[in-house]
Amino acid sequence: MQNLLNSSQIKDVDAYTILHEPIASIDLMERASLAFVQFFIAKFPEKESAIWVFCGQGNNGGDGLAIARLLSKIGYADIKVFLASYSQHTSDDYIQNLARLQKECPAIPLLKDLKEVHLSKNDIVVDALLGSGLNKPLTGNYEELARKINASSAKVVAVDVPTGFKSEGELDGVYNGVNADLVITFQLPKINFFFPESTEAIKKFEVVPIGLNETYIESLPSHWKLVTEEFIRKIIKPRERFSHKGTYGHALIVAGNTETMGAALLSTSACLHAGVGLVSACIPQSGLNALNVAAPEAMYIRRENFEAADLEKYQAIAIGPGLGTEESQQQILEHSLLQNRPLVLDADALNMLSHHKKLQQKIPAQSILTPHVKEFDRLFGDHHNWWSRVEAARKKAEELQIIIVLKNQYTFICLPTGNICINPTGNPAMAQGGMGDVLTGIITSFLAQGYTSAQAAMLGVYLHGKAGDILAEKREIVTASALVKSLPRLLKKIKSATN
Ligand SMILES: NC(=O)C1=CN([C@@H]2O[C@H](COP(=O)(O)OP(=O)(O)OC[C@H]3O[C@@H](n4cnc5c(N)ncnc54)[C@H](OP(=O)(O)O)[C@@H]3O)[C@@H](O)[C@H]2O)[C@@H](O)CC1
Ligand SMILES: Nc1ncnc2c1ncn2[C@@H]1O[C@H](COP(=O)(O)OP(=O)(O)O)[C@@H](O)[C@H]1O
Repeated sequence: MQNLLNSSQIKDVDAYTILHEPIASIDLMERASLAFVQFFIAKFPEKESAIWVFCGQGNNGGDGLAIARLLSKIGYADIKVFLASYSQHTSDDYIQNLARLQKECPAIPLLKDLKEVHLSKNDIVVDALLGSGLNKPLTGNYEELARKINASSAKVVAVDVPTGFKSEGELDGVYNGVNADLVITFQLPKINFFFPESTEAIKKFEVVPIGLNETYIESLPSHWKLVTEEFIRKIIKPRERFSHKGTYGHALIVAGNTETMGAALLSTSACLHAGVGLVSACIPQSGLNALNVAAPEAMYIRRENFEAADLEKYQAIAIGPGLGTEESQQQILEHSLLQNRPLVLDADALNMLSHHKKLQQKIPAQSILTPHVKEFDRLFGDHHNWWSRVEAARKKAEELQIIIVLKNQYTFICLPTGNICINPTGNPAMAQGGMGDVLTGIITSFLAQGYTSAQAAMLGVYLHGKAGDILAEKREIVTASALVKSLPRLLKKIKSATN
């Protein structure tokens, strides 16, 4: 897991690194600019392209000036620098880099008048106007510049953060900053890169390390964490010699209805493919034939017999996918809530909890709730932006001592400790019905296998997205069924990398 920091903490890490490495601030800027350039040249190897570097007067602008110089030295032949000199303040490193650029690359034109800027289709804009130092909304000249850049069809590559984009905090109202095709960001992704409201500002981002002090980064207080593959690798347990199906737990999936039996089949199948020892599907009898065809490994409990079942023998119970919200399903939910053991609650289980809010207090501690945005707002109230929604999820997870898996392109896993773990895997090829049912099956599988609730949620969400990413390399659409089938191979790949 990696700590994610806000802008002022990043400044602090900057200062710490400068003091303790030690490294001069100008050399750290050089290192950052070099890291940017290395990624840039791999992406845009064409040295004849016209490159317009837009520089503000702070350190983001300083980076821009260093980048212009470094690109020029590598052989990029058509570089123009636009100096946005709109403020009284200039950073020391900006001044030094400006002098260096003028001395070492006198041929690069330094433009100050917007009338001299003519952006065309094949040009590349390097946006180094404002970075993480943004401290007020974009207005005046900066806003005009952003408008001009956005109106062009040039490719826009932002340095660290697109100009005008807030790195953390609520993203409300109309965005008037630069729309970047690519953001090459330093050391850590900024928290707001993971929020859906960043779509307009950021098409894609890439993180490049610049050697900031990792130990110090990890020591700073932050409830924002990024789930990493290294972390997943560490917690995933190998299948031991002499182990047997009993070693990997027995899961119960209570799901499916006449018109939504597929949800139960997908969850059950996903649970098996993620490695559970045994799985039983509690479905209506009308689904039995389909169950036997789709997942012959699974056992069956007739839905009407749920309350008579001995729930003690299951290491994990999931309730909800395609279940329905009638009186009988509500009884199932209420009966399960009385068990006082963690449950995985999805889809209709969540819908029932939104209709009967008093039941929310009865959710057993360490239960895992997996709402998508609409389910979340139905449960806990409307939210006008994702920042406030995630904050609400964080508070609810703490208050009820549960895990809330708030699903999206980047899923937020809110833990009872108050931490928010952001999952970086997943992609739009996965946006299709049934995908959430699969996630529920995977998480339930890991819970049955003896992982803690937090681990099961993180493993499930990470692997679900990772499987989708691998499949999306070769196909435009990833179906839920295809994702399920790919899970055993993914587990093998990740486990093999451990040993
Ligand atoms: N550790 C790292 O990651 C490293 C980071 N580095 C780089 O440093 C960048 C951060 O630099 P930075 O702190 O100098 O701020 P930056 O974004 O250039 O802004 C400058 C000034 O602009 C102003 N201003 C703000 N908002 C405004 C607005 N809306 N409209 C008009 N003006 C506005 C405000 O000044 P004020 O108005 O308060 O006087 C602000 O101070 C970071 O993104 C990265 O590129 C690397 O060099 C090294 C390692
Ligand atoms: N654009 C996307 N990028 C990444 N993951 C996505 C995207 N769209 C959907 N998903 C994933 O697919 C799942 C959808 O869940 P849900 O809406 O409950 O599906 P369903 O109820 O149809 O099974 C979630 O895990 C979500 O993270």
